[in-house]
Amino acid sequence: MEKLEVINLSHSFGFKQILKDINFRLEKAEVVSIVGPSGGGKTTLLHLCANLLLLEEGKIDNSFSSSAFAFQEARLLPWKNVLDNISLGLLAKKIKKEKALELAKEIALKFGLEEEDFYKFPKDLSGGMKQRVSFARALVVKPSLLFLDEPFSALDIGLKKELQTLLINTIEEEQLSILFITHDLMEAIKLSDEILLLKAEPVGHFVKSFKIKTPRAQRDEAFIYEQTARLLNDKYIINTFELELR
Ligand SMILES: Nc1ncnc2c1ncn2[C@@H]1O[C@H](COP(=O)(O)OP(=O)(O)OP(=O)(O)O)[C@@H](O)[C@H]1O
Repeated sequence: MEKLEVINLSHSFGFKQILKDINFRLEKAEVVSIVGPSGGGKTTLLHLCANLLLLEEGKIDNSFSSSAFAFQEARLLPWKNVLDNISLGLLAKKIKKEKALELAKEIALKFGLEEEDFYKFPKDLSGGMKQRVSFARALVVKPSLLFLDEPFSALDIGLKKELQTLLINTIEEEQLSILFITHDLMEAIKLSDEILLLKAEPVGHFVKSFKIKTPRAQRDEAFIYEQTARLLNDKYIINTFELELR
């Protein structure tokens, strides 16, 4: 069974310790969200898990066969058009150009891009279109593990909802697993099997885990509001986000 297991992870930048004694596990077809206030070390932890940052202390056991990323900003290659940006990962996997373009077109349409957008360059795309391309590029390679760093935070509510629904369908249809960083509790409740609360002070550490057993397909607006209200009353959430001060 594919899994990502983090054991006793700690990390410092210079003399400043950012993360301390982090432990968690992400299994196949599961979504684990890491939620916490800005500056708590969420991105650092994601980068360590994704091997984008050198692990200093602890252990990361990642047996997923493949992975992909989507970030807050789309990070497209400015000199490549939409289809070429989407097919990058396929070409890296030695898939023939013709086949790669065919798969790129198929997923671009699924992610709400139109044929007239296919040959546009990133500078001619709106922020929302760029994020559609970013998701298409990440998922076209059918990764078994997806790393998401606040990919919805700059999007309007309509597009956010649309991309989240596409993602939820992919989790169920393709057994996709996701490690998801967000500071948005509603988003975490909508997508996750488990929410890990990361507190920044004095050093980034997990203070609580919330499991959500209700199937994603049954999480309607009422469920999400109700759960958000429940979490906002949780003393660990209040303390971690310093809500009593606002
Ligand atoms: N390369 C780096 N060198 C030194 N310090 C860093 C580096 N990257 C991050 N930090 C520091 O580590 C801390 C945690 O940053 P990180 O980006 O992981 O937090 P975060 O929870 O993801 O915040 P946000 O939600 O604002 O993105 C911050 O104090 C940040 O300044």
